Amino acid sequence: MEEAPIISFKHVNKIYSNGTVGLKDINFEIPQGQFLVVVGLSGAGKSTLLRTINRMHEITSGEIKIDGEPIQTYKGQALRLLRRKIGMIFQGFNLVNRSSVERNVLSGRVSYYPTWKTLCGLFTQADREMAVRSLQRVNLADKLYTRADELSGGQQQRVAIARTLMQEPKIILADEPVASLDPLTTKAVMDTLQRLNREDNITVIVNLHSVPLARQYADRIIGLQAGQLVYDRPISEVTEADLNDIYVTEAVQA
Ligand SMILES: Nc1ncnc2c1ncn2[C@@H]1O[C@H](COP(=O)(O)OP(=O)(O)OP(=O)(O)O)[C@@H](O)[C@H]1O
Repeated sequence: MEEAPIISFKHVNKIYSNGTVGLKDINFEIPQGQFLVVVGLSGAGKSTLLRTINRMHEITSGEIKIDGEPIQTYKGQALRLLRRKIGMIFQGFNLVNRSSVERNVLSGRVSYYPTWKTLCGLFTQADREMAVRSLQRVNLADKLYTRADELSGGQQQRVAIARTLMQEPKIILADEPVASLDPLTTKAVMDTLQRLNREDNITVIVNLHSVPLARQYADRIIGLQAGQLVYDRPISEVTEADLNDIYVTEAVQA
């Protein structure tokens, strides 16, 4: 069952310093526990949208609320707490390649520690056990001591997800998480995100280029076109033709 919105956008605009419009008057709400997929062609504003949610990008005007609170004025500790609650998964995994899987996963816990302790690698036994449990959740417990760059792309992305779990996030943002993966590993990564969404009620927002994947995993699909929200439907109402429209119209305009 859907609950109160965990994220809301009201009249959100983002104009980059060079004048490029990233987002244009975006309005929508996301209930806690939803699996939302954002589709749209390259340059439509998907990454921009995701990055405004954890303040990696600042908006130009409008209001974004997380858990009912406007986030734009957050500084210092409040911003750190916001970012702790929001995990982020990137297309390129962003692991430290020469470090072990364990160290990479433990680094997801840094926002719970003073910097000097993390620099010295002073993680507690409880956090080491948590790292093992996180790796179990992504079916990689046997890779604890393996170097990150010895894993396949799909395994590296699952390590990145395990690292995110160390934050105990309420929200996971995934920006093209499977763009560089083959179909089999794509399934493993998407299934993992779906399991965490269903079992832990984590709100998941994923940018995808693939329409079939969007249809397979989403509870709801929103479509962006030139920074505008042009489509917003629950999966039960999404048709192939709608999605083709989002892509074809834009391709013709481009
Ligand atoms: N740092 C930046 N400075 C200026 N313009 C930017 C910047 N980042 C993105 N843009 C522009 O903002 C628009 C939206 O880009 P964004 O990366 O959000 O799109 P996207 O839908 O995620 O595309 P892709 O699928 O290629 O990642 C594009 O026109 C892009 O060129």
